[in-house]
Amino acid sequence: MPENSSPDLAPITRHLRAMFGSRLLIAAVNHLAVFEELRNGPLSVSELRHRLVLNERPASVLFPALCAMELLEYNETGSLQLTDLGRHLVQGHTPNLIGYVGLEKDDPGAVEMAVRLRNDGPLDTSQGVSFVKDDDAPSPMDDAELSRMFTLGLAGRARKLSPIVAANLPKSNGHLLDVAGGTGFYTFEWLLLNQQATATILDRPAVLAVASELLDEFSQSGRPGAETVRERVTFRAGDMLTDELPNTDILLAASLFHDWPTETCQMLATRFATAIRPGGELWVHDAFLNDALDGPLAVTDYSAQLFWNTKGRCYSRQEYRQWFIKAGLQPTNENIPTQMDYGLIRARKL
Ligand SMILES: C[S@@+](CC[C@H](N)C(=O)[O-])C[C@H]1O[C@@H](n2cnc3c(N)ncnc32)[C@H](O)[C@@H]1O
Repeated sequence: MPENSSPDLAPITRHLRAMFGSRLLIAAVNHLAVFEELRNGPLSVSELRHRLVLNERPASVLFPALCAMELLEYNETGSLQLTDLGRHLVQGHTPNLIGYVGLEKDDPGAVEMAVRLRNDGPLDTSQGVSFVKDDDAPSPMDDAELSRMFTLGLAGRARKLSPIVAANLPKSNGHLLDVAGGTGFYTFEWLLLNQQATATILDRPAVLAVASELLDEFSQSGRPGAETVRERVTFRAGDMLTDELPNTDILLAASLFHDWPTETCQMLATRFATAIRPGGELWVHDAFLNDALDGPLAVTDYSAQLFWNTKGRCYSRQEYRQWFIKAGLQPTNENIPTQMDYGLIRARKL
């Protein structure tokens, strides 16, 4: 069966990511007492953040998740309030499930989630953060063994999603810049569909060594045109946060923004806009929160996973579109679902 017609693997990733959502729930009920703060009525997001002493990132992970779980909701003025379900997590409400949820309160994952919510990340980041290379600490993506482990860990997801993404990207004889391209599969598949086109995969050198091995395998797959892909790919070792980016017609940012905090996302959008030629396009493949920041559950669970593992979280399409507009790009309203709860959005450079 061709890979495009094989099943969406979302049930697997949803069950995986649900673990992080469960940790948020237990931390909210038994460690942060979120529901007690709301027992007397709605609070604005900033007031609730203030009372819980939460930074913007953990609040933007936790509150949408509790909305997606149908425990909180936004009222007509945009404040957060308890739902009928959520009231069953308040002391004094009979019956309530605080004690029942609390049977899991010492679970190490839940305890650590509470720590990370309060601290906006793990207490010790001296060994770096997965998938992140910046100036704060040595990056696991620059360590031969760790970067191989992380990159190969993403290979199955990329093999599955890349033919779908490639089929939705523009047909072109021009150039694709795959920033933070990881395994390279998104580029390889796109070059197969665009036999005159060229591409650059930009990532850390240790990651590109793995991508090059995967390209050897891809080139020898016997698929029509696969043998020409290597001569049309440039591997560019660099730092997307600081190095000049090559000019391009199409720039792909796949599972990239979600590793970074909001300010870095804005900075990256601006850098990407500079690299794109007039008439070119920025494409983002990622999982998006609802613009109302209240779900969907699969993505709030994923956001919790990213909060745990990286410096980022999931963002809404509206958040992305605001970065694009500030970067001088013109976003479109399209939303192209792919699989595993991901989708594509794009912005044009006029
Ligand atoms: C979550 S992975 C996504 C890989 C690929 N786009 C995909 O969807 O499978 C993030 C990638 O960003 C790369 N990365 C992190 N910081 C970087 C930096 N400062 N410059 C270039 N690449 C970076 C990592 O090495 C990693 O390959």
